Amino acid sequence: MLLVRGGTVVTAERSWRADVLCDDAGRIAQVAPAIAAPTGCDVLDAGGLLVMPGGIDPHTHMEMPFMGSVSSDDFETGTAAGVAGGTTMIIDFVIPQPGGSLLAAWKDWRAKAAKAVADYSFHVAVTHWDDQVHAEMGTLTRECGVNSFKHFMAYKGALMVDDGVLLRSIGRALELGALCNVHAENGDAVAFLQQDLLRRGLTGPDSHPLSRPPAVEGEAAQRVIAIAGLLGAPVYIVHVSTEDATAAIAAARARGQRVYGEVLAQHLVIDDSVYADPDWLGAARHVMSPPFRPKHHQKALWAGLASGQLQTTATDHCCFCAPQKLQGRDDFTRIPNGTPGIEDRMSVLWHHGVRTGRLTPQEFVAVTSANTARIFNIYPRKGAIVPGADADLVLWDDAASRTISAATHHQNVDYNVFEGMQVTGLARHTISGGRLVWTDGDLRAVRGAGRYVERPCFAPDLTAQLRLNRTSGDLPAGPK
Ligand SMILES: NC(=O)NCCC(=O)O
Ligand SMILES: [Zn+2]
Ligand SMILES: [Zn+2]
Repeated sequence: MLLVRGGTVVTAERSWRADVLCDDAGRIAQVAPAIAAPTGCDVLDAGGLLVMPGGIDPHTHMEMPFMGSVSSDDFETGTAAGVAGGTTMIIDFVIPQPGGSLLAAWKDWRAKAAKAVADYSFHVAVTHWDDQVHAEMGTLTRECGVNSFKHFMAYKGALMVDDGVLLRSIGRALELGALCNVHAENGDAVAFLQQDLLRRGLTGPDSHPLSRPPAVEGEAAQRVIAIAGLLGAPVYIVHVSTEDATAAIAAARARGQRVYGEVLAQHLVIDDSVYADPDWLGAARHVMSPPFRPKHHQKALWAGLASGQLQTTATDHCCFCAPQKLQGRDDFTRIPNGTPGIEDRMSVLWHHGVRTGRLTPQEFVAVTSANTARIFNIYPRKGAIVPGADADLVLWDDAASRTISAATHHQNVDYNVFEGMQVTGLARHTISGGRLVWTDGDLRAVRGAGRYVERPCFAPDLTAQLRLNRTSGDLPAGPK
């Protein structure tokens, strides 16, 4: 048993002075002003600290085969880096082989993730359509604890799906009570612009953002919102990076459509000037999709978070070291896309969000854990501090500062996109499943201690949407 004593509990709803007792099963047993320590119970002094739900990163790619490489953080090192930064759960992505079985891929990912030090769950990508996909979506939702499917509108010739697949998959997910996630970029436009840039001899990483201008994201966001709207389905758009996509989401929500938007910590604070770095590797290390944007987009993203139009923050943690990035030395389209971030999301959000007054501490909890838990239907097991919830907690020191650096981080990658950034607000202690896994700079992560988190279908929002579809009666029947 572990008693967290003397802290200020902060949830998405409120803050109050309370002790938190964690039981031996890894759950919260009691939350109350002055809990007497049971015999044999360890006591952790949280005086002066904020006690918040551990962060949930709903978008990571650990050891993912991608663009001829495999991302360098595996489930052990990546989740360990997460707990060092106060994140106690990830939702990673199962990517099936081209044309292959979703179920077989899910089993592969379960095996890879068995070494995780903190809890994990999976979205499963749909990258093609046939009867087997239709059937396996059913199996995954009914038997495997999967309630979300991922679609890439970009990466033509690899992961990209067309509108026909989107229609079928979003319709199928709706009838199963699952939510679809979408990477919204027009992949045909990207491929066209890439070829044009290469033909003109523009082969460097500074061409990457030119091949994916904001309109490419805005168009795809509007298109998938329209497709989901046709079906009466909710949709979750990952890594929203532009004011164009933010506006599309806000407009849809104003029309009464259930559309959710996720923002990456990286896009909130890093702009496209990184591609002007004369050092090839310096620029290539920032090649990710969507790319970093002109600064004014950041204002729209922060406003989206503060207003609730965008609900979650993530990192799309997808690490590639220098030799991997160098694969695209002569052709920017071959640079593996992705940046690290899991260890620093919470500090970056606190420093640039809460300390600046853009977000309240309650809103910080909402966008770093509670909203994700609600949208993906694991609330209040996760994202809350109530009896019965998993004892995943971060004890936050809002006065302490650190300088982010690859020299000190725990991520298995040779750079950090936030290098040199001074942040105030850090994880002093992290508790995962009732165990202290990070304390005062000491990482006590245990390989394999993380558990697979099953997520049931028919989240409250989805159920409400299905009821609305039935009662409004103005939607076409979903595709079979
Ligand atoms: N984001 C990125 O550049 N890499 C990971 C794959 C994806 O999410 O698009
Ligand atoms: Zn993506
Ligand atoms: Zn991603």
